[in-house]
Amino acid sequence: MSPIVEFQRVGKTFGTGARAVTALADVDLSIEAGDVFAVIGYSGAGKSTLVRLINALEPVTSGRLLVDGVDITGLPERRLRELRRDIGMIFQQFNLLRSRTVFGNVAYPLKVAGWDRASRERRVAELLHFVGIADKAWHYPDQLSGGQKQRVGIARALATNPKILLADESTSALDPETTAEVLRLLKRVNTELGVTIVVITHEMEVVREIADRVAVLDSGRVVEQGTVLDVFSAPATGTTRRFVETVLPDRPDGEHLDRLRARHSGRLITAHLRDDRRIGAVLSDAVSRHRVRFEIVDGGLKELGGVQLGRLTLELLGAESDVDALIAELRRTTEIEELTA
Ligand SMILES: Nc1ncnc2c1ncn2[C@@H]1O[C@H](COP(=O)(O)OP(=O)(O)OP(=O)(O)O)[C@@H](O)[C@H]1O
Repeated sequence: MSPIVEFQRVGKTFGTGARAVTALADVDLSIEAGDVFAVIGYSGAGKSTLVRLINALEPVTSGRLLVDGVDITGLPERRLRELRRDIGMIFQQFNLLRSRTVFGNVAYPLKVAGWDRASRERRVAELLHFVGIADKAWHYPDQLSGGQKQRVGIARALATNPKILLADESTSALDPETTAEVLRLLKRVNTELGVTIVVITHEMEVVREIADRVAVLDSGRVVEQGTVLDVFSAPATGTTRRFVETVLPDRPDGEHLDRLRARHSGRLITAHLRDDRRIGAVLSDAVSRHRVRFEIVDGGLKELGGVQLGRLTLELLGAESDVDALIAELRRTTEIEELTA
């Protein structure tokens, strides 16, 4: 497999002198053809700048950027226009033309690319069928729900058969159920049409649902990249850890902890699980040897890139010294926190 997008020590600075803002610094990033690649980071981390470089809406300041094997740094505008034909883009606010119907919106890029009327009609019908809104062809954007608008955005982005689809916060304006539907559609775009997708997001759920690989951006730098499994099962930076935290059940505290205490008289511990493959066996084995009983009182597991991550809060019941010994044993394999009042 060869990378379809490759950043080599790319830097991007806006403005000059004292006003200069470094949006990206020393970015090395490799996106393989056929992947769903997520770029995750907090607001201002440089995510939008990164996608705008890929479709050459902004020039890089330093380094090299290869798209489909071509170094695009310094290419003339005419070549960049050709390149952009191979790259579709969808947006958080959909960016549809309000004065045109669904059909008109999807047909627009085909018109610009010089397709004749009959070919346009065939292609639009095919695309609307693929995204599941064939019955809305003659509606205007204002008559559609957010999810339907994004389907139109996806159909339009795919019109000219791009190799790459850039999705910049494409589900951030949608409710969770609609988000899930749009993500399922994007996954089909990837698997059925073979389009490489670059997803820019600040939402872990998006990464969890569709991404194969992920890069974590922090203040313009890529602080981690790799498979979703590798990056999220053993986060190496605080930024990545904070993202992982957002999909895990909270550790009980405050009133939540008070309520648990009122119901459970034993000692409470929270096990922070990085991979649950062993925890069940470790617990039952340890418990039987230490004459301690346990009850799961809170928490849960989430699948992330194929591993189970989560937090389980347990009530341990037994003699003080037995519970101490059990906790010490669990700590050898698992991060254990005792919840004290
Ligand atoms: N055209 C511009 N001119 C000046 N500064 C810019 C420009 N575009 C982006 N920046 C700056 O570059 C940095 C990265 O911005 P960018 O929009 O890429 O971040 P982001 O991660 O996409 O954030 P958000 O999630 O809020 O959109 C920010 O400090 C931003 O203010």
